[in-house]
Amino acid sequence: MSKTNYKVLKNDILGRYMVAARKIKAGELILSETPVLIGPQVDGPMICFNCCKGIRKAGYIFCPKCNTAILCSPKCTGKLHTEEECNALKSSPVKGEDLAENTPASFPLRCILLRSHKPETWQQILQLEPHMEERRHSPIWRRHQITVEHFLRKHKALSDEDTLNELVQRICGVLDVNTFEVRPPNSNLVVITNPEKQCLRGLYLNAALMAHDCNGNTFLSVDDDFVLTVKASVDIPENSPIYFNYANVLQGSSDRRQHLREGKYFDCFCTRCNDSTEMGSEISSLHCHRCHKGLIRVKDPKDLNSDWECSYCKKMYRRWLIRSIVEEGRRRIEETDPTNMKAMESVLNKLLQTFNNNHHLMVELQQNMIGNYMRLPPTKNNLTQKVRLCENLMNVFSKIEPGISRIKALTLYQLQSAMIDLAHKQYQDKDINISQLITKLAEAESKLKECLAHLLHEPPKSPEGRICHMALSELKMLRTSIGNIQKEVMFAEVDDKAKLKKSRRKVDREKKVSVNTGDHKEVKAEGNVKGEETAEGKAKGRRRNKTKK
Ligand SMILES: C[S@@+](CC[C@H](N)C(=O)[O-])C[C@H]1O[C@@H](n2cnc3c(N)ncnc32)[C@H](O)[C@@H]1O
Repeated sequence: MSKTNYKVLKNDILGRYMVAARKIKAGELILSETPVLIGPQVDGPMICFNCCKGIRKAGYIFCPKCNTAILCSPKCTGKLHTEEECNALKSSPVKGEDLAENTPASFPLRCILLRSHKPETWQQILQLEPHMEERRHSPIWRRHQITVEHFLRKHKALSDEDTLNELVQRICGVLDVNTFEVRPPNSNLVVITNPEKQCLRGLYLNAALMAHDCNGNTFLSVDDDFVLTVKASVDIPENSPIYFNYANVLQGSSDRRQHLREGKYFDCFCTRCNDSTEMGSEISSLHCHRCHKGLIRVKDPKDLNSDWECSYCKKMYRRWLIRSIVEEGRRRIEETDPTNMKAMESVLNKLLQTFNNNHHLMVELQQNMIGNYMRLPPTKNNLTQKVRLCENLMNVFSKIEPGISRIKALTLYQLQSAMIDLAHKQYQDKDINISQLITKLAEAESKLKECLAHLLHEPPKSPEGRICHMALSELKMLRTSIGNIQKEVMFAEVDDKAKLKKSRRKVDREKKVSVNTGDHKEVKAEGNVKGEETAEGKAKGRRRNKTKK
């Protein structure tokens, strides 16, 4: 992969980071790379060394060659347990039965094995940031010490020098700080909409150099072969940093900052974190219970311990109070049966008295409700609600995720499908006429096209790529359907005109009859025209008779 699009610089705050080597347009490819390693999350399940799918405790085998790698089945078609790794494991003192008993050690062990069979890659891994000092004495340090370091030492997989150099902690730090969340291959929509099911992490040496910004300017996708593609989500000017959002875009600033501090060891001061409205999205704002007019926002976003303030009456709210209100809201949502739509609507209405409509808790709840509407009967009421929720979410997403965005694509996909179903139902029930139906379908078509403008950047061999494929055929069908309805309208108009003409003739004939009984001059004149027609008719009749003879 040529590096003409970006260059790597270094400074005291970011360490190494990427900048655009030239202007990069939205949608342009920045880099594409295969992973050095794929492994489970720290708390993730046991996975197959070959295909990386999760495996149940009872249903695995060991690689027949090295007797150590854990595989999902003898027929597994994955390619990640390479011959080099197999040979390295063959000579490793750690055996499969030991690893199966202590799966958290398998990912660091596989990484350490690269030292012997991929020395160049190993050197690059050692250059990645492990944040050793920030992690020392922390719970995660102690955890890796027990589950990985003690285990590998016990099984004689570490030299004294490795122990002295704290090699295990260094490797665990590199993996925790630098890996990307990836999904198991051939994942479906359920996995897309449930990030907790994205249980794998991949180490990509080039992409790991992107610095973080909560308002990232890249769009990342990983296909079923774990190939990572980084594209610009918006135009990136020459020499500007290339940013990836390490945090969840749907979290409020305090949760994102906490995640970054605890997992990536820095405090974020990006434009979104420094703006109490979070780019106008108000995704963390609450209603003021004193004045009922203003929104409660963090007073000084640069101060991580700042109190909050009403934008209208300026009442101050302590930071801990806002935190506990949000926790209480979260608890109520978690306690609500996610399959019970009435209960969800009721908790939404209740929480909307405290939280602004765009608050991240409300966004999460509304996303779950949209998911539920997919399973409920498509009544006019359900479809109207679904359209309303999707439109509201689009309004939030357009503020916090400008440019090409997966979350916008998936919401637009839901939106257009509800719009189409609703328009047809309204037409069937005669709530709208045929030209209103065409207008509504055309509106849905434009949403579907907008959705495709995002989805077309997804790799074909990925869950979103498969949705893109479906959306393309749906667009074709929708266009045909709109065209057919337009033709129907045209034919109906022609038919109407013909009927009108026919009824005019009938009226004329009747008028003629009345003329014959001795009336109006005008009618007589018209009658003359008719007379000529009759004459022509007679002539035609004569011609027909001649031919017969
Ligand atoms: C995935 S690494 C990026 C590569 C790393 N800079 C290097 O030199 O290897 C993530 C680390 O980069 C630094 N970093 C990235 N974005 C940052 C930001 N916006 N502010 C401060 N530090 C940042 C932090 O140290 C973070 O833990």
